[in-house]
Amino acid sequence: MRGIVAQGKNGGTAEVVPLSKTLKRLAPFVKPVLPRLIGGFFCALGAGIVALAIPQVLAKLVNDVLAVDGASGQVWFAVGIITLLGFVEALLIFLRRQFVLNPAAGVEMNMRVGFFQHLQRLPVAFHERWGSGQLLSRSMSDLSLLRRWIAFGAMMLIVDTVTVITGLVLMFTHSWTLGLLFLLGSIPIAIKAYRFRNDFRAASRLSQDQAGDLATAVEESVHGIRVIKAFGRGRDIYEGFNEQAKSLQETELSKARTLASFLLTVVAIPETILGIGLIIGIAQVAAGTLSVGSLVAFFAIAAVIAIPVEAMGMLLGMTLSTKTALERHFEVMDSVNDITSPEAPVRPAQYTGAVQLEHVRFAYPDDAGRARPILAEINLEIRPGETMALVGITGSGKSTLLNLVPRLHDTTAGTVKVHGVDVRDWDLDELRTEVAVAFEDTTLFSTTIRDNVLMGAPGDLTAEQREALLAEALDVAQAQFAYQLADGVDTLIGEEGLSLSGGQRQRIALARAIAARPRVLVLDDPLSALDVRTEEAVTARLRSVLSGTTTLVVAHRPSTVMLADRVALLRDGRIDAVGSHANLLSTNEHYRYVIASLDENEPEIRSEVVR
Ligand SMILES: Nc1ncnc2c1ncn2[C@@H]1O[C@H](COP(=O)(O)OP(=O)(O)OP(=O)(O)O)[C@@H](O)[C@H]1O
Repeated sequence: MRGIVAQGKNGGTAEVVPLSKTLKRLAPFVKPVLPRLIGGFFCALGAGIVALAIPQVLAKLVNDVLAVDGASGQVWFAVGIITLLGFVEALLIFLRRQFVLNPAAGVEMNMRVGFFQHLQRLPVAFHERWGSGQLLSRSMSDLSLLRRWIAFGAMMLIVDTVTVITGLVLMFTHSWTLGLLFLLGSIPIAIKAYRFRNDFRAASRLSQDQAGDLATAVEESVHGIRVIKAFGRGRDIYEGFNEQAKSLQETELSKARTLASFLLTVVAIPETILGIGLIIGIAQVAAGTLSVGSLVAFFAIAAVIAIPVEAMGMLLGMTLSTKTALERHFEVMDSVNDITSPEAPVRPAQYTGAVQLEHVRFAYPDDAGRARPILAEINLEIRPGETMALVGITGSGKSTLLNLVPRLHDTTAGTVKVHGVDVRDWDLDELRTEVAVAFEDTTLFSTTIRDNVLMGAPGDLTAEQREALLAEALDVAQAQFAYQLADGVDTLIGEEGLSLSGGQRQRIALARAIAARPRVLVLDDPLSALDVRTEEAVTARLRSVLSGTTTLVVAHRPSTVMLADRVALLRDGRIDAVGSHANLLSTNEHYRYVIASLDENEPEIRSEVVR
């Protein structure tokens, strides 16, 4: 789903933002390194000016030295000056690099870290909408493009423009007719540049978005490699990817064609004018209205400014791509985090462990077409220290309800309270320390088992206490297998824990929730991948550990229901009934139906249930 949504973003933003406005947003990042960038700019400008000075010396050499008597001393003097100027130009280019490299890399790093921090802060709802590849490409390739532009593109664009204008002025000082000819030649180039800007901007946005979608496709296919292989969907996935890659290739080719057509103009027009200028210049020299030195200088200047003129297409293209990259960056940075701590967080008078849901209504943002919200009117109280199982048919909204407790989503209406305080009044970090979660779809990180388990452990523990907590959590979750791994609990588990079995991953995730020592534990069917025997062992240990913890557990198996003191039945967006398992079995037909359909693979438990 995420990939598909991301593809919808391919069209880019409808609004065309002026370059100046986009660049203005870069100012706070660039400001601290501005002095060095200015230093780099002056070095680049100096190099351009020195390059233009060489033709002036050449003119002097031809007119005053060679044309008179060719005194060898003066010739060597002029050659020495030209060599020196060449050396100074090279030195200035070297200094420019020294000045700008660090600041540009610093801006890139700061923006990347800020981007990452912002992603961490954004609510779950944001991440459900955005393709991971889109975020990956925005944080990696877009920002490295920005670095190259700051270090080279932006600077050279200004320097080259100044060089070209200065070159044109110098051309006028040597011959105003030839200068005028060049100026006239720049008119079609300017028109072409205007068209190029529009075409390239659109293509650039499209290609960067398509690259993001492609990254999402790679990420999804790598992530889902087991499913793809198991279902033999490799060919379909390959074909889909091939299509996407082809679309990107076409966009890149169209971008390259737009650039090539612009380059053709910026190279062909000056070259043609140079040819015409040569004929006019020779005629003027023959007529005695132009000196040979000026003609030589004119063409030497033309040769010098030909390089920046040719580079202009590439630099403009780079600038437009960077503008797109910045727009893409700020699209994410502008996404508002609507789940934040209040300015004056409320602390509960007593950490009772009570959890209440009062008149809770919830609908996902893209749920407009639904006849009724997923959660229409939820009223539920989980008493301090109680274990409550949440039961309902598939898709009835159990996981959705669970997510409201640690405020992964906010209710559309109504209130969720933890220890008697509305979750929206809590300091978010504190709330999430109070409420630990284990999901059915476990996410582990590519680090050691120890770090995964102790991720949410209280921060003020001594090393021994941490070890004891780790051992206890692994014991309760029946995850002692960790000690048998190559490096025990220090074994690095592969990306997303893929080197472990599903059941092993679930047990580590459960151990992580237990090690957080929460007062409220929210478990989304945390035992689904365990065999019945292991589940029994975990259940028995959980009973003792959970005795002081308020627990809300989604149950997909009758055996998980057995854990609970009371069971809440979710039906049609409401809590249909609350009671003990036995009570609901005897009084509620829908409950019997749900329990009977929960797990076809548990004949013993089911027979017990049906009895
Ligand atoms: N991020 C989301 N955006 C939009 N709709 C969603 C989202 N997540 C879930 N839904 C929809 O909300 C409904 C309830 O989903 P939920 O996962 O809460 O059900 P559940 O009772 O936990 O299901 P199951 O027992 O299969 O795990 C489903 O119709 C689902 O399609």
